[in-house]
Amino acid sequence: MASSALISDTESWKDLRAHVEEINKTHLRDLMNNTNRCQSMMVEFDGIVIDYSRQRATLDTLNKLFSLAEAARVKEKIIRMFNGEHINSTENRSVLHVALRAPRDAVINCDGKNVVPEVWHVLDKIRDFSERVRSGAWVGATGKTLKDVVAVGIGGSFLGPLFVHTALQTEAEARECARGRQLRFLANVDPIDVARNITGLNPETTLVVVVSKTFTTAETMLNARTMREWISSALGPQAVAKHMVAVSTNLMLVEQFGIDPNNAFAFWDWVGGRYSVCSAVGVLPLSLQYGFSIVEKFLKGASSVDQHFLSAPFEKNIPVLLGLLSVWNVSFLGYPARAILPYSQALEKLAPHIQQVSMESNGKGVSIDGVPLPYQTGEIDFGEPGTNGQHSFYQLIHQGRVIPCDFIGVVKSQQPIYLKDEVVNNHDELMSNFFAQPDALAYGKTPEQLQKENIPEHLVSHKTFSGNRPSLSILLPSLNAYNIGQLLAIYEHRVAVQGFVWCINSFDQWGVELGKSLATQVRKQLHASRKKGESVEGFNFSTKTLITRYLETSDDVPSDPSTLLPNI
Ligand SMILES: O=P(O)(O)OC[C@H]1O[C@](O)(CO)[C@@H](O)[C@@H]1O
Repeated sequence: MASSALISDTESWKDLRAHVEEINKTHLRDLMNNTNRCQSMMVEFDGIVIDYSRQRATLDTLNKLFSLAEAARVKEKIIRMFNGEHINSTENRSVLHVALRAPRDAVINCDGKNVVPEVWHVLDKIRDFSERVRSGAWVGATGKTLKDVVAVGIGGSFLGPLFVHTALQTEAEARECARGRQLRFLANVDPIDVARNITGLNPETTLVVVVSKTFTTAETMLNARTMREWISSALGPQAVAKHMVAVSTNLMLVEQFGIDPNNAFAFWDWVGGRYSVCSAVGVLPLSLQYGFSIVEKFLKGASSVDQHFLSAPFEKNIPVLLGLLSVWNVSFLGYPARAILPYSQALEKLAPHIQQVSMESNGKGVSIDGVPLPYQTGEIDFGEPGTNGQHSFYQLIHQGRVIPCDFIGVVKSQQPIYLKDEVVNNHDELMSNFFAQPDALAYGKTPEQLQKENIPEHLVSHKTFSGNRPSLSILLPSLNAYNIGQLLAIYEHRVAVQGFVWCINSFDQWGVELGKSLATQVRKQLHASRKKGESVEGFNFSTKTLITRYLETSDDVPSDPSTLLPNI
């Protein structure tokens, strides 16, 4: 395919379009009867089992998707990514989050230089710093050990670390290593988030980690200034040096903010914000909480999937298979959404993290060459842990709209409970639902089955389940740091594969800029109105009316604002 041609003009794309008609003739319950097909649709790697037999696809569909991948030059794009080429062309950057978890002796070049030594230089610095904080060798301004950490950051500087932290919290080894310590995340500029995060914390024993790739994000910088005020009003301005550190690519701004550059942990512009959890963005706060050796296992799990993604043939390549099937669901079967349904409470922050990874990456309107696309890209991701979701939105998934689902189950629970009088243990109860839901969606229940059960005629249509609803099942052996790293990398690379097929740039995010710049205009207006009494000008009728109402009815700014920090 020539670089300017659209993927939707290729024979492979047209072939898949035509193939939909054939698939529409078959119900999933019939496809599930073909054992050979189902056997071929199970793939295993490094302890993880993926079963995609409940996708509305045949082996023929898969072959056609492989042809599409060839037409979109997916293999070549994967290699270009690992080779450090500037595949993020609109920002002229490499996309090398895989280098963040590469072994110490690996060689990954970016602009003619092996970046792995500098990655490990920062990792070693994190190991050293986190050990000093955890052991009490590094103490706060009043000589006390820093046992609590508040990580200030938003978007990619928040969601990935929050996901991993939430997943590790109840894992036995990690939990032991975190004993007596707390890790909190301050993301929202909403003062309520500040209040909630500092409640119960003592500035004397708190370390604030400001995490921002750019060190310019308005919300993060205001929260960082608020936390600086919290520290210095309690302990004096000199305490900032002991109580605040930073993670950023912009060390000059870190220094201007007043954080000693020696206490800054670098990363690089070849790490996208939403792909940064394996950089100091995640590794520093997580190492402070759990110790570096736990986090190193997480990096190893991600690295294992990176190697698989780079080298496994497409027929066995988990991120490639999942990415292609997502394209099939979105672009050909016309399902715009995807539900991420982990049957593990520890994975409750997986969906919010993948929302950003997927939707900020693939929600684009033009091709990588800037050509408006005649097809939709990206998908609407949402999710909740099972079984909670079953009692919330599953009604719609079973009898309303068709939403392809990712079911994620774990063989060994982090916290098994066995009650002596129960028939099954708690984890078996959870997993019974994990195994049942995909079949309920695939098979459904016919009016004939209901009639055999003597369901009253007037209820038959209400109790009918059409079935034929696609899902895939991901079974992890357990949920330790290593497996969490594997899961993260599977989703990251799957998103990349989708973007490679759709021929978009999955690594920029221009769509977040317009709202930010309009907020700057409003911010200036609020300032001018409050300080100089200027009337609201330069907005449309609606916005002007709402801002005026806000200014007229909100509380006055107090004369000594800093005394109003939430009181702990
Ligand atoms: O780490 P930073 O530079 O503060 O950016 C935070 C987030 O803001 C965005 O740029 C846009 O929301 C994300 O891509 C990024 O993860």
